[in-house]
Amino acid sequence: MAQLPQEFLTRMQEMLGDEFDAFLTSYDAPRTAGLRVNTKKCRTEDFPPLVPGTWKKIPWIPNGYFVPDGMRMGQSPLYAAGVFYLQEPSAMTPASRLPIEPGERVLDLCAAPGGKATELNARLAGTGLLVANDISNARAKALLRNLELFGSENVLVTNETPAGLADVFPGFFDKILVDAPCSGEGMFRKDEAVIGTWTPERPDFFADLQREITSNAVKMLRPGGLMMYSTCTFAPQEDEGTVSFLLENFPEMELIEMEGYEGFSKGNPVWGNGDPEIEKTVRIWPHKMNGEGHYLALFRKKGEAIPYETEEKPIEKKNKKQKNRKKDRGTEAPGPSKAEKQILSDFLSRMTAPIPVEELEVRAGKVYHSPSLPDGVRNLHFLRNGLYLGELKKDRFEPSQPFAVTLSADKFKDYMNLKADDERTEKYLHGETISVEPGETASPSGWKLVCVDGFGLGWGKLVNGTLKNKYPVGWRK
Ligand SMILES: C[S@@+](CC[C@H](N)C(=O)[O-])C[C@H]1O[C@@H](n2cnc3c(N)ncnc32)[C@H](O)[C@@H]1O
Repeated sequence: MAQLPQEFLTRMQEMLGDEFDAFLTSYDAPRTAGLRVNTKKCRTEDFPPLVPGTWKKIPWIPNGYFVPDGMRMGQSPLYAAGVFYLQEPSAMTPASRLPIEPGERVLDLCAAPGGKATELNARLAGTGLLVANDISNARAKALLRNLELFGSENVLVTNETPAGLADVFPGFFDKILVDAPCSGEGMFRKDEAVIGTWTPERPDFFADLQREITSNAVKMLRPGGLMMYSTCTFAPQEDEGTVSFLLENFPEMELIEMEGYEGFSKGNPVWGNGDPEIEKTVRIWPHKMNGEGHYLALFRKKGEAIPYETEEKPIEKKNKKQKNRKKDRGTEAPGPSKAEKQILSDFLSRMTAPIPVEELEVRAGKVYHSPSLPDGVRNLHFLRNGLYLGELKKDRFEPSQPFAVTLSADKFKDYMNLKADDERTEKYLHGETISVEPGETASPSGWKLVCVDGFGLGWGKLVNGTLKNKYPVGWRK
């Protein structure tokens, strides 16, 4: 373990007193590895039989397991099929403690690379809307990839400032997660490089940023809505300090209790403004739990939600830069033509519950199934709106990789199902062609959904007993 900064150690000793030695000793323990099952694809209890090993549940995460020592789960074909996400256990906690109901509008404001957005989207199970945002364009691309891999459908992936989003979505969301940028003191064991970036000034810098981000988040929450604030740091000004700022400046916000666990510790009012309500917040300490460390605060906006149908429409956002953007970005996208509808419905009829072609949009030959969004949203800087299904080329349709991973052998009739340990699975993931025995597919030629243990992995095109590999280069092993 690299040397921890002296200023950090001095402050932690002041904060922890008698517990400081146990806290320090926790840095000698190996980091804890976990995985979270994608419940949109697989029931939690159905996961262990898929991968032989000694699986132990993470007791406070409904769909979490500790990864057995030595198991390289990132290499598993089920990872490539989006069946699980690798995440350390305490980082799973904020999303698990934000209640999500099907059909809700959910915002993950600082979402990249998607460790929590993938869980929020899985819990929406294809209903409602998840807006997943990150201010960094490069990180938003990684976020999009992880959401695609998870088979996310009703999702808008944006690359905006929190203020830019708040202009368009005032009072819009039922649930908001702010997993804030922070000084990352809870990452020191997992990633020693973070130690090198830490300076004594970092906590104050991030505390200011967190106040700005959460102030915009509050504007976007509906009355009666819930907002989870979380960090992976121990610095009081970023944790109880930011919570105190919110309580003082937004009287409409109140703290509420979240579902507990015996290992959770209470937030300390003394580390904030002394408000006893701060005890409702949660600290996860590495010396008390099998995780790296996190802070969580669950807020409720007072009042009752107005039904969606009667609420005012969000304001259309237009600034100078956006006014100059291509005209069609501000208008509704066109549906498919009659001929395109025919091509698409021929392909989609192979789904057991086909997406209605009337719900599809076509932009420059690319076909999308997008959630309905308020006016003005198309002027935001976004990377993806809904599910990208594929491309129309002359008289044919080429299905996309993100579409494949939303599917499974029970959702698409023309599939080729491989076992995880079939050597053809590895070959497929490396981009090689694979041989197909008679009877392994429903029909002898054409597009096949390649599955591993029943989960969609990608596409292939069957010609004379050989499956041409359509797994995209950028996704290959
Ligand atoms: C702790 S990370 C989020 C991790 C993510 N929630 C996950 O579970 O994978 C914080 C994120 O906030 C983003 N960020 C930094 N400043 C921001 C700002 N002013 N507004 C919104 N996001 C910001 C960073 O790019 C970073 O991706």
